[in-house]
Amino acid sequence: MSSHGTPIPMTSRKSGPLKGTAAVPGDKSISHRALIFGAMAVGETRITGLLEGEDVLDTAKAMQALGADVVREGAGEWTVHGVGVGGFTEPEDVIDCGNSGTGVRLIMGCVATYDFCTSFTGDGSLRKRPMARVTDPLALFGARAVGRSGGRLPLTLVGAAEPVPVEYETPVPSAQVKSAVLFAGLNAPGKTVVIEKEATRDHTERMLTGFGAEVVTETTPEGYNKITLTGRPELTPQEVAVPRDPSSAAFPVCAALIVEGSEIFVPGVSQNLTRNGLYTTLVEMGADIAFENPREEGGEPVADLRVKYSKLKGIDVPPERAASMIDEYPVLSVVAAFAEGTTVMKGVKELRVKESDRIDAMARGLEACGVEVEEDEDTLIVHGCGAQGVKGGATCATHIDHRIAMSFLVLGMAAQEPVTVDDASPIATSFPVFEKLMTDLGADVKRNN
Ligand SMILES: O=C(O)C1=C[C@@H](OP(=O)(O)O)[C@@H](O)[C@H](O)C1
Ligand SMILES: C=C(OP(=O)(O)O)C(=O)O
Repeated sequence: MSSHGTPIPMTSRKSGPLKGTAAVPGDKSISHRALIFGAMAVGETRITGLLEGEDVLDTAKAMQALGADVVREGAGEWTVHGVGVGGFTEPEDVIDCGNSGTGVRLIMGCVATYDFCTSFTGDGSLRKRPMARVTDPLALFGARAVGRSGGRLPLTLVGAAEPVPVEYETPVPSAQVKSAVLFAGLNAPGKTVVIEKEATRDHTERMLTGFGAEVVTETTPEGYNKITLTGRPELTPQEVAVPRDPSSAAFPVCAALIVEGSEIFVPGVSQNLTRNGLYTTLVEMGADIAFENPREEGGEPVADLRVKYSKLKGIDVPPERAASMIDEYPVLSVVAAFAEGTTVMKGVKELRVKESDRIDAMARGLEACGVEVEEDEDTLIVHGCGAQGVKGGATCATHIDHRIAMSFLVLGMAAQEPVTVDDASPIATSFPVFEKLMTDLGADVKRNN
């Protein structure tokens, strides 16, 4: 559980060229799912490269609380002795998912079709986030949720005693919602169907297939994704090699693009089309990124990136790309501040319900650093400072949000004056080695004393 009790202020300063290799940790989305599917398989799943960030560690504890045996064997190496689909047992205590929307929403899906009761809570950020988007479809299976107003945590889910399969069209583009429905469908008889208008990350579908479930993805005549899962499969344990996280890689990549003279190597970055929108966008802005040695790792298409400092121009980011780069908009808005011209990010209202309201958090921090921004409910526009450079020289509020913290620290590495974030402790949720990795590349970033 991440307490975020004592804030850790951190400051970054204009840095010399970033050089070397940025081997970022394992993918957060895949790490959560590896533990969960391992817990639902019969026998021993072995995981390597697991992200040992707080979000994922909270999911590991939750799987243990539901009856699986989850053991850390070494750095990033874990084994899970699963209980099989239908084998979870009622947890004795409240499940605390810390800062993790993915953790809580996926696990709600896991327990929704069990004849027992599970209570959930989280940190000050997670307790503000909407859960009805998950509890509404879970009610169709027969589960009942009682939470705070607006369906917020703490929340208790009474699982369905006799679950029925469900057909559900997701009202928001969300892999968490899609996954929660599919996870619930695992312990329901018959076929559960999820329809999504916009494709979201597909790790659940890929991994479920890998664990032996029958999952079929089709395109409807309207161009939507229709995913059909056959319930009550026996999942077979797997060896899961977690690939590196493209959302974490975004931070050293973007830092190298804006810190003059930089050239870095970032191995094994996902090229999964449902995850790589940032990289497409950066190339359109003029980024010098070479995609080398394309291959498969852990069932995902990956490539090694060679990234050089680049003069960038602002662009319009197509709204239909949003789902494939949803967690990368904060750091993209930093890169946009250094570009020549305006970057328009439309179709991004989901950013308002992440760990913080990320449109608001970025807009306020960028303004404090001397960058002109515009926003509306669904849009963020950044007017790049170009050749004039970004002033910096501000303390930015991170609102218990790791991506906001890392984004402003990246900004400070190339700004004229140092940038402080009021609390860098949330970085440990997804990228616990951020400070060391960036320092090793040559960035000037450290905790304040
Ligand atoms: O399914 C997942 O692993 C995730 C889905 C996304 O959230 P939404 O489903 O809310 O878009 C993303 O922002 C999050 O970091 C991870
Ligand atoms: C939105 C994020 O995560 P989650 O929803 O799991 O808290 C994120 O990591 O940027």
